[in-house]
Amino acid sequence: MVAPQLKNFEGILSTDVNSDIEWLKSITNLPILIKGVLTHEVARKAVEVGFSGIVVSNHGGRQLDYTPTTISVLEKVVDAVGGKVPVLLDGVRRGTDVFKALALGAQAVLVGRPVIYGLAANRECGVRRVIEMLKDEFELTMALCGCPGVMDITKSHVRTECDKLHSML
Ligand SMILES: Cc1cc2nc3c(=O)[nH]c(=O)nc-3n(C[C@H](O)[C@H](O)[C@H](O)COP(=O)(O)O)c2cc1C
Repeated sequence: MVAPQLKNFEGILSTDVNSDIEWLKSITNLPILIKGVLTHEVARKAVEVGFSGIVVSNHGGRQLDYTPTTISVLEKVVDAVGGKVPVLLDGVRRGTDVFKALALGAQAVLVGRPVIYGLAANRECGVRRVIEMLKDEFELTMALCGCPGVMDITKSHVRTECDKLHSML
């Protein structure tokens, strides 16, 4: 797939990503991560220009309907990054989602709305409960998949669309 060209941003966004990231690095010692990555082309470019990490995200699908789900593009992004920088994934709802993300090569996941829902439902206790639920579900998934530690979670524990297609050939 070819990365889309943003015609409507021509002349507004800087065309020199390298100088933008250099400027950002000059004003902070913090690692600079890029969020909203959904294609392997963008991921590869992000590594090339010096981002310290990649967040695979469609911003919760709140901007544009029919953007791909984060989990569906994760494997390709991870392959493109080739372990050069950490890849994080957002949009998780369950412990099984966390397991799948790690199996497909994410280093960590980010949790947005679930903790907000917990906060709205029962303030601090609600947030704690949401995090506990995710942790419990994740640990149960690990146990049922025979993984004593996080490092034992591998791609062989999940079946992707690509695997399904290969098995039909
Ligand atoms: C109320 C709200 C405000 C958000 N504001 C931003 C924002 O300013 N910048 C951004 O990159 N993402 C923003 N997001 C997207 C989240 O960072 C996250 O990518 C998205 O919600 C998916 O994660 P979730 O499904 O766990 O919520 C916002 C999400 C919500 C719900």
